[in-house]
Amino acid sequence: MKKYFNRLFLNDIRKAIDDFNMIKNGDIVLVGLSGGKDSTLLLYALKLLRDYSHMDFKLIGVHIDYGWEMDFSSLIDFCEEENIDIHIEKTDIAEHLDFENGKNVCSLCARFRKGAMARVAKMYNATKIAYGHHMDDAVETFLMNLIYTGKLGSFSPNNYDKDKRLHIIRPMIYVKEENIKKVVSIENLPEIKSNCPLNGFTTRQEIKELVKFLEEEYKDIREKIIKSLSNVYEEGLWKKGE
Ligand SMILES: Nc1ncnc2c1ncn2[C@@H]1O[C@H](COP(=O)(O)OP(=O)(O)OP(=O)(O)O)[C@@H](O)[C@H]1O
Repeated sequence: MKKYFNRLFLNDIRKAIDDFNMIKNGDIVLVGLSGGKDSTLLLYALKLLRDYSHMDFKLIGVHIDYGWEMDFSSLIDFCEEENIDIHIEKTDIAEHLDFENGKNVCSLCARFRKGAMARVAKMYNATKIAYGHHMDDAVETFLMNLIYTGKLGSFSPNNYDKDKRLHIIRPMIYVKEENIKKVVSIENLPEIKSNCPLNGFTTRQEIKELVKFLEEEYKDIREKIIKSLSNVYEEGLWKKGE
């Protein structure tokens, strides 16, 4: 395995798995694959960790096909070369989304996708679903919650869904997006362009600009926000009615 892998992403993933007890021996882990760079790198990284460590778990890449006719052949070929199982779940989600009218298209689409993932998880008796969210996603979600809804917090690194009896894990929360881009480009990992009509026109894009702006003055703002999520000053949180 190449040495720079550790520096650019594997050490961060090992630390996140360790900090939040994400994977244990015997787990059946599904990796949600969008076709984008983040989830493809996550699948590759977990395969490397499994093959080059004492960790012993089953790994399956799962893409929920919305019905937008994306060409997944390069990712399927990659999985075959790397000896990774992949499952493509065909759905008609696209038909149920109203792009002309709908303000909540993204959240509705995500809800349908989660339902489809849960069905696939049942099929494989999976114990964990892993998503490709990285450090920048966590920072942006933190700021979006604060700015748009007045809520403190980001998504959880390891969340247990009691009803579905599934852990939702995000092993790349300490990996910077710039490092993901580097590895995907150097290693020539497959990247499939999404056919979603809303691609790139989201509020997340606005927040990315805000983070860039903040970084000009406060260089380590992303690291600081990530650190703050596990460095909670309890007395500083206002609990009404106590
Ligand atoms: N169609 C899909 N099928 C399965 N999992 C998906 C799908 N789309 C997204 N995911 C999972 O949800 C995560 C977050 O989704 P999001 O749409 O923000 O990802 P993205 O930035 O478009 O793609 P990626 O994170 O893979 O580069 C992805 O990292 C991936 O793990």
